[in-house]
Amino acid sequence: MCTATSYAAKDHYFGRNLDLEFSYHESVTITPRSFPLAFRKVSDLTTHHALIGMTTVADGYPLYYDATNEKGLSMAGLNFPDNADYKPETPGKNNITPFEFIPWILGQFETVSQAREALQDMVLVDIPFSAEFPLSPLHWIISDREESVTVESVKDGLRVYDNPVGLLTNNPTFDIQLFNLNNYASMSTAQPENHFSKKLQLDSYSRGLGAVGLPGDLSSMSRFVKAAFTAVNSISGDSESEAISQFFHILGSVAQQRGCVEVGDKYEITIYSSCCNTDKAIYYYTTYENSQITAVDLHKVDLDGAALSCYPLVTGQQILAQN
Ligand SMILES: C[C@H](CCC(=O)NCCS(=O)(=O)O)[C@H]1CC[C@H]2[C@@H]3[C@H](O)C[C@@H]4C[C@H](O)CC[C@]4(C)[C@H]3C[C@H](O)[C@]12C
Repeated sequence: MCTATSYAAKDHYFGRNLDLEFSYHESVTITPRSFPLAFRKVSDLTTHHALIGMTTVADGYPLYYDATNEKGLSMAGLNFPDNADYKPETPGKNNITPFEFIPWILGQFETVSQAREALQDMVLVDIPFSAEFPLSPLHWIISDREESVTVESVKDGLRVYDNPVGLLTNNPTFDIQLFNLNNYASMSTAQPENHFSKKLQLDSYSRGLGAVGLPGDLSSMSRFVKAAFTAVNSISGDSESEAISQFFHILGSVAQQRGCVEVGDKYEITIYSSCCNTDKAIYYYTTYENSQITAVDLHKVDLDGAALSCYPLVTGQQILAQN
């Protein structure tokens, strides 16, 4: 399970939880403007916007999980098992493989509206990266400060949904996730009034009673509701410290603790949580065992260069001894 979200404070932030039972040895990777981005069925991008995000690098190619470009456009891929349906090559269309989708969009576009237009002529094709890295069943969120969309390639074609919550989890399809929020219209951050019955005296014996009934389990529909409630009601100050702290708390509301979600003989955990300041292109992350926030700044490398810069995740706990 995974959760991705977009959050606007003074700056705009975008990030995700990567929930899985194993790691692909991720690194934060910067792709500079002149790194040749090769595509299987469309023209290569020899120069493009610079990107920063989480990857596995295979055969020198950055396989992005989530990323932001130097213009602030961001994107993340999340599991979408049994629903993702990639197509055979279609003549006359831009045929993009799922592993190329993030660099193809972020390499060229600055806004969700430009990306939305490009999606009209694009097909997600069923070409795997390699035998070692087969096709992943994914759907995607694309965000800028103003708006987000969800992209799903399903049996009957490519669906692009406006995403007014700026949030994505996993199954079912996005239209159902959004519809399901209707069931939670009565959730509130305020203390409840007694609508149960005029004949009974009911007391507000605890804070937080306005959201009794908000799901707390780790299923993807429940995480969508819980994270939506937390994100849309979030308040933070203008400073970077306040905003990124709030962002990690939103993701923390749906994080996975080892032992709670069984997958065969393993357990799914939140391998990393990321938060990119999309205005400054600083990618912050924590890992399951490293609660200290680590930062990688896009603008600290030569963006006109041609070589990837990879930063393997700092995974061990960093403890500040106070005495
Ligand atoms: C599994 C990851 C998503 C996590 C998630 O949503 N888990 C929920 C599981 S479930 O619904 O509850 O079953 C996805 C996100 C990005 C994916 C990776 C990226 O797409 C980059 C490459 C793409 C290659 O085709 C496959 C390996 C891979 C390295 C992918 C492996 C895997 O599918 C990743 C890591």
